[in-house]
Amino acid sequence: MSAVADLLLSVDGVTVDYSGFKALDAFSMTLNRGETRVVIGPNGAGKSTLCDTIIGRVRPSDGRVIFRGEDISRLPEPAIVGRGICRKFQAPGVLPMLSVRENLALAARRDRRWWKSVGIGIPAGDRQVIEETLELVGLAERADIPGGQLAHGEKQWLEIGMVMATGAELLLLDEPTAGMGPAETSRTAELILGLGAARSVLVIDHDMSFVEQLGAPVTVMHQGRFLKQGSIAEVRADPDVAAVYLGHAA
Ligand SMILES: Nc1ncnc2c1ncn2[C@@H]1O[C@H](COP(=O)(O)OP(=O)(O)OP(=O)(O)O)[C@@H](O)[C@H]1O
Repeated sequence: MSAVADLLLSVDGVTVDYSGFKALDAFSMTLNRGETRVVIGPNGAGKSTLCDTIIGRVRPSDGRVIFRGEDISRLPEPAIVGRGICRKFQAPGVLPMLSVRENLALAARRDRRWWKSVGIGIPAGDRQVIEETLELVGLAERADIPGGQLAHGEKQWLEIGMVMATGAELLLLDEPTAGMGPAETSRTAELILGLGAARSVLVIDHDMSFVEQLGAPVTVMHQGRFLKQGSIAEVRADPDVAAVYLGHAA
């Protein structure tokens, strides 16, 4: 496959302007099909704004977001989701009264009205996706308990599963290890690494041990701008990165 055919997402010179303050400042990055990428940067670097812009929640004042060759930067959020991008927020969005399986069923359906998922049963076409996802996120044994009874880490895994069950090709995971201990963090890294080549994943996280476990290329942002890109070792060794981020975190 050529480099162009491999390209899934291109963020091209994107600026997001909040009354003169540039949360993103001519920021560019690309992501290939099947690639996992971690985006790091100090507080306020623009990481969440990047996700907001890709998913269509925030409109760039300049630049473009190209997904599968199409400029999506002026599309409304539902149209972008419909094209195959799904975002997991930092706080889990699991519906507490629905079972784990029903939460996945809701995510897998194109018709997102929850009563359609729980009232008339799960369509046969979705069942296989749901059972496979339950196995992948390690919640098969917990499938019938209400989502609200899951532990914090399990809720995060369920929500990663929900993002997967949508069938989206690009998953945006905003701090998937928020509030997790080391064992849960390791499990989350395994889960993301097990997603396979059919998905591309953009992960935002502050936890450097998690970033190391992922072993994925890292893009560093600072003040809305692209700073560096490389392996975690290269990024760690970079004096500019140390100055703006790792130096403070160490
Ligand atoms: N709606 C808004 N109006 C004005 N400024 C905003 C708005 N949203 C974000 N900002 C500012 O834009 C900058 C980038 O914010 P963003 O949340 O994208 O950073 P971040 O890298 O995700 O930070 P953190 O790691 O703390 O979550 C911050 O200075 C923030 O205060």
